[in-house]
Amino acid sequence: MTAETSPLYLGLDCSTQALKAVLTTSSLHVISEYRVDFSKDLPHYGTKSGVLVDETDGSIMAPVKMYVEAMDRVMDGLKSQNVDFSRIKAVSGAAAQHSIILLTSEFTSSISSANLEASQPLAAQFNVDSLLASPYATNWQDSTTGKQCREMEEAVHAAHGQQGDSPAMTMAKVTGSSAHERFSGPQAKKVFQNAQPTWQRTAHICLLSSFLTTLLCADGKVRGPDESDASGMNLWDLSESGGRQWNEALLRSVVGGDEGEAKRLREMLGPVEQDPRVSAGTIGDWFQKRYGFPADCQVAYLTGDNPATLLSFALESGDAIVSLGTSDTVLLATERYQPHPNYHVFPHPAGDDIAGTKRYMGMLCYKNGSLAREYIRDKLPGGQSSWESFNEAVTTQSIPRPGQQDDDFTFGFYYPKHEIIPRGVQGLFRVKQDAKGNLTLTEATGGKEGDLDPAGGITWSTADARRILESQFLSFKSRIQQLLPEDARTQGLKRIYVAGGASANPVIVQLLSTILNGPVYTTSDGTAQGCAVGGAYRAAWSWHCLQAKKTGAKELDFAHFVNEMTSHQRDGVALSGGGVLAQPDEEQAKVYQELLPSWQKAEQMVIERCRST
Ligand SMILES: Nc1ncnc2c1ncn2[C@@H]1O[C@H](COP(=O)(O)OP(=O)(O)O)[C@@H](O)[C@H]1O
Ligand SMILES: O=C(CO)[C@@H](O)[C@H](O)COP(=O)(O)O
Repeated sequence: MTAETSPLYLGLDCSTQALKAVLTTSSLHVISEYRVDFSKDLPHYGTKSGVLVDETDGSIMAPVKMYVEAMDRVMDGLKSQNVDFSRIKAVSGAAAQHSIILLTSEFTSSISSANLEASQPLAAQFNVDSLLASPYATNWQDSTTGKQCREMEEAVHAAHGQQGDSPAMTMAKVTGSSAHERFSGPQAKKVFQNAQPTWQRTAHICLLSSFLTTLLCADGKVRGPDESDASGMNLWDLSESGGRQWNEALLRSVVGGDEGEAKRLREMLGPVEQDPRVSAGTIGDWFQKRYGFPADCQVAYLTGDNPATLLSFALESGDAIVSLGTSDTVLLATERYQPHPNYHVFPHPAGDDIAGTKRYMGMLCYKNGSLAREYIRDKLPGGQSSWESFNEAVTTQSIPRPGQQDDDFTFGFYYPKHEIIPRGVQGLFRVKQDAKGNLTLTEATGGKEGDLDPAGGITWSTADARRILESQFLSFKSRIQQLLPEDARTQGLKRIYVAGGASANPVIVQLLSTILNGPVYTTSDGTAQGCAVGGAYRAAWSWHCLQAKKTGAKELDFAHFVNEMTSHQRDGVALSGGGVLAQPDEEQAKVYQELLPSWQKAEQMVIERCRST
């Protein structure tokens, strides 16, 4: 096969702020990238950082049609780069987790080859009023479903609780996570309780990932979710006794105990695809005619953006991924299903290994990631709201030392948004440590987002740049241990892989390396687009599995497939051998290790302060 005719694979990533696409060759080398920023490139939807906020109750959402138009723009963008669509053999990708999209029964007939006109963009044919029961997708940053979370935890605890377990622990044992406001089950329950007309018009409930899978197939059939992403719903039972299916007690809880409505909900959710090798179908006629995709181009089920990021790195025991996107997440691969309310466990997006060993992904997720860093960047005195001035502020500030008496020896805690870890904290806080190690909470603002920066309240200092990074990364350090396999706990992290927008910042990456005390790597392609790359790998793997089935050849496990494709064709550089971006500063790493216990105490003071207000 010549380079001009060899297959290409397309990976999409529809995350909070942008739809991104990467195109890889069959040696999984990225040859094209394209990005549509929701707020900048599609300003007519009125979003800020990709979302809308309802001022009446603080709900956070995103217009569904914006995602559809972004799909048009991304495809047009690839076309403008002269991409040869006829070589694309498979497409897959990822989307921000937990979002739900409510489709009416008209969706299937309209989004089909019979009714889509190839001369028109998708968005021009996407009638929001008739196709959607709600024009908005829920967004993971929403935190208005605390009541629904408590009710669902009580319901699952009543059905499955074991002595000594809290309702949150029971929910974690059953679904892999305690109830979270952003998860799809509590969000669906809120619709059922507060918006009955919307609920009654709903015929299908999609995740953003399964909505995009459905759109790419555009054949009049709604696809159910991929299992890894379905596990971010608080509805899918992962426990050994539950047998990986929708949990009846939780379905009923969503619909107020009504058995008939629970049955309808099961149908609305559709079947979960548990085999990540399986193709959802071929790409829709509309895509074939408009862009020239081949008729046999496969659509592999899209998954969540975090699971897809995991796919872009070949992790070994003791390795972790830190994704610095809109959210900050820490991801690990594990063979243990050991759920706990402090973190999330999802099925591994590449499924069980070829010998049938179960595999999972462990995750910590922080809401105050990049947007909180931007918030501080824009507050720095004398700063120019640029990452260059933020970096300068970080590098000119010396690191705090235990026992230091300096006025500047202060920890900062920055939660412009209602945080997930620690749960529910919001506001900005400073905690000072004196030479004897005594801690005092010196400044606190918060409660509501508008209260964060009251006139005459917080005095901003250039030290805040370094403090926010220290605080975010000390939080990872303090919580990562519980996710690590036992053998890796004593040795610490072997490798840290980074992805997401902020991973392009060398100063941020250097401090991450020092605080976590491990070398930081990037993907072998050096792209920050971890999940789009993971999506392209998944597409290529799914294509390989389909060909193996057809020819009777041996099907390779995901990791073997990726290593085989990359190492054969790229001078022995295996996936896990992506470039080293930073090595820890050993002296400073020791200081941060010593500081950790005081930082943990300071964080506890902030948690208590938030609970008491
Ligand atoms: N040089 C940089 N330094 C720090 N942060 C950056 C830099 N470049 C981009 N970012 C951050 O990356 C974020 C977007 O990350 P991205 O992974 O694209 O988001 P998502 O996938 O969630 O839509 C922006 O909010 C921005 O703050
Ligand atoms: O809620 C979560 C994970 O549980 C978030 O991580 C979303 O999946 C959005 O991710 P990014 O846009 O930050 O990649």
